Amino acid sequence: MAALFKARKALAVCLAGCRSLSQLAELPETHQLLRQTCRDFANRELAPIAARLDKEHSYPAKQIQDLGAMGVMAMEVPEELGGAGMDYLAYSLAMEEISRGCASTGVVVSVNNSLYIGPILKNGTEEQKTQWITPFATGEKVGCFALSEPGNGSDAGAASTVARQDGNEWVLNGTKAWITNSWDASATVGISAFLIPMPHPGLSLGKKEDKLGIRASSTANIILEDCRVPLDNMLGPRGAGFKIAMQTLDSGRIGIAAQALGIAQASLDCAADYAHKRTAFGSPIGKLQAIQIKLADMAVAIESARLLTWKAALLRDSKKPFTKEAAMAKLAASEAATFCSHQAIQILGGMGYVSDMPAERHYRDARITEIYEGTSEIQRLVIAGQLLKEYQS
Ligand SMILES: Cc1cc2nc3c(=O)[nH]c(=O)nc-3n(C[C@H](O)[C@H](O)[C@H](O)COP(=O)(O)OP(=O)(O)OC[C@H]3O[C@@H](n4cnc5c(N)ncnc54)[C@H](O)[C@@H]3O)c2cc1C
Repeated sequence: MAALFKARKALAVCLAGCRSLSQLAELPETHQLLRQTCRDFANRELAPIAARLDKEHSYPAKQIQDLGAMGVMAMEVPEELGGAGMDYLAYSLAMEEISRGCASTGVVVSVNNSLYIGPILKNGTEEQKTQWITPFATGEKVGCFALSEPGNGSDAGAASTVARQDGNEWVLNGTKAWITNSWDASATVGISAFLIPMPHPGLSLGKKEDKLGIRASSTANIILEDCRVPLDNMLGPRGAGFKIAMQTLDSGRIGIAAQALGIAQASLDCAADYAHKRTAFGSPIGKLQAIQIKLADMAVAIESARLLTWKAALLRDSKKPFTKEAAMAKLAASEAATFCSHQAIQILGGMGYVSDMPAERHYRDARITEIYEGTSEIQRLVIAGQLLKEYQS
């Protein structure tokens, strides 16, 4: 644990400069240090247990607390509120490295940082920030974000959950679907937007979904039946919930892009290593051009998606518009993840198809990145919408 605190102190030095897109070519030293620290942690603490967590559907409680001690559970939160006080580029780097070791741990980190803490940091009062962020910066508690419903996912504006004011309380009724972290969470943000502690009277959880991938993170319905919260638990002004949710997703998509990059990179790591070791027709398969072409295409897909992801993060850090770039990053990185994990299985042959090797888990984990926080179809709509606006002016 002492080493983790030391690492956190070193990481806190992070942050000077790096506002210019020219720095996409080479990360500042501070960010390189952060990246290496997270890579070492993922190699040492996550990669060796990722298969077991996946198989047992078990939440990585200790590893999340260790990441909290490193500042990774609240990357953008100022130090006085208990966070690491870093920028979004730093967050993207950490997310990629963590997800390279374990994509389930990656999504827990991402939901806590971007979807739960993000909107509170941006829209919360000082009291709300102290109450709802600080205890969630350590990794002891994690939050979730409840937007989707059984009847609507992509069409988030069609939500049917209702809030009624009764004296000095809000009374909430409705069902939120697919909520990541729900079984492990201590609070949730949900539109209009409301802050609800968990557990809480009137709030219950549906069954844990039995998922294709990211199986160590929990996903379930959150059912609200006359769930009462004080008026002070509304985040932002009345009626602003949808806007807050859409802004939250813009930022969240950068985190999911980074998660997808981690999965894609892990697939390439696995495939390239195997290509050296596996012999066919008298030499390593890495000498075959058919294999080399696959590896080259994987590397190009990853590197281009990574540059898009860093660009979106840098634009956000520079307080410039980044909606289009975040959607581009998420689209490119998630498609890179599904492409690379597919190719990795092909390079491994039969060994790619069994759980002795991580390739099949990467393939399963990659798939969700094209679905949550906006499907690939929705990312294309967002990109085209922004693009057409640019041509109008
Ligand atoms: C494991 C997991 C974790 C999740 N975590 C969370 C969470 O923490 N919080 C949360 O709020 N939600 C979460 N979700 C929900 C997720 O964001 C939605 O599943 C996603 O937005 C898609 O919504 P849907 O499933 O209702 O699909 P639908 O919206 O019904 O879409 C079905 C298909 O139609 C396509 N489609 C829909 N509208 C259009 C359109 N206008 N143009 C073109 N194609 C369209 C979609 O792209 C998709 O291919 C999670 C989902 C999963 C599976």
